Amino acid sequence: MVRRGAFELDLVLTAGPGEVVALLGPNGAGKSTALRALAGLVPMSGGHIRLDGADLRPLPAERRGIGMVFQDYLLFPHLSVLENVAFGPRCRGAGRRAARERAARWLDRVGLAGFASARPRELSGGQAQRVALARALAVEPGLLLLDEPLAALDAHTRMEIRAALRRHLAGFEGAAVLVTHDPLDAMALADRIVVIEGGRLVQEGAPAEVARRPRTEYVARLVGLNLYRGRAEAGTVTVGGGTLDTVDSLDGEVFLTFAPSAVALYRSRPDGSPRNLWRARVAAVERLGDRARVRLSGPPFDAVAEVTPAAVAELDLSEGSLIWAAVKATETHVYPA
Ligand SMILES: Nc1ncnc2c1ncn2[C@@H]1O[C@H](COP(=O)(O)OP(=O)(O)OP(=O)(O)O)[C@@H](O)[C@H]1O
Repeated sequence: MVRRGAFELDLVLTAGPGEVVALLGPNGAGKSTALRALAGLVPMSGGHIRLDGADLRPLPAERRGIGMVFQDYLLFPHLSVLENVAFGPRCRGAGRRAARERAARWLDRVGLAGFASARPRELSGGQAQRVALARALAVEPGLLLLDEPLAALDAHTRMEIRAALRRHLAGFEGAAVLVTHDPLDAMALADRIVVIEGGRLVQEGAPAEVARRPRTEYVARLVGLNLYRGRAEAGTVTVGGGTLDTVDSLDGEVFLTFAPSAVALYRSRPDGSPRNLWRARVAAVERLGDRARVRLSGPPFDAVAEVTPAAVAELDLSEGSLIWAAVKATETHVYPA
């Protein structure tokens, strides 16, 4: 439990040896606060933190045996790359030579053996982040904390460092907690995803499970699905002011999802089809690469459709148009709420 002004974070988080847990959540959800509490950088108002059976809460940050990687690297500008990496082992009592040897090994592992005597300002963003990773791992921490480690990198470097990070995390025997905004980073790097909103855990599971079965609006948007909560009875789910037919036989409170690409749009009512069909108003049309996203507003419910730009032109879609939307029952997916 952590309090920061009016904000309260109340979270139970576990990570096993070798496990990578991603904390995912919207702005202000409390992700960084959770990481900082683990690191000992913000005080907790209750609860405990245990690492390998030891209680960390009374320990100051530098004695917790934790490695940290931040978005902005935070390398010491006046030290060489090698000295940056050797800093941790030195602080933990290693002799100068042993610390430098260990640092050199880590630099080699992250592919930067040739940069030992460079200063941080001479490095690219991707290289700086590799040094930051080497510095965090050189202390052989029981717990590795990564706060948006890829956020400051351009798209290409981001991909490259994501792959490198994935390799190093796979070989890391301690527990790792990664904070990210980016579902792709979470999916690519984590064994388990913990979603927090408003300081509370709202969903937890393997990446594929979270992507397939979102349980909040935020997660559904992140993974690009339309999500509804409603009551199912004999294959029909009542959501908002309408109903949707499904092929599932679940009864009771359920979540129902379908992909935006599963929504077909028509100018006039298509006849004779067994699909879910409703009248919708176009709230917005956005171009998204080679597709167009069409936001539909209810009643009976809101939805997002994804169609080709050609379809937008043919249907003459614009804000305020009234159209018909259809989704096949077989394109819906239902699971218990
Ligand atoms: N130093 C502080 N003093 C008071 N409140 C704070 C402080 N730092 C953060 N908060 C509040 O704590 C809440 C959680 O912030 P936190 O930075 O942990 O969220 P986050 O999920 O990491 O968000 P983001 O994705 O924007 O980084 C926010 O409401 C924020 O306003």
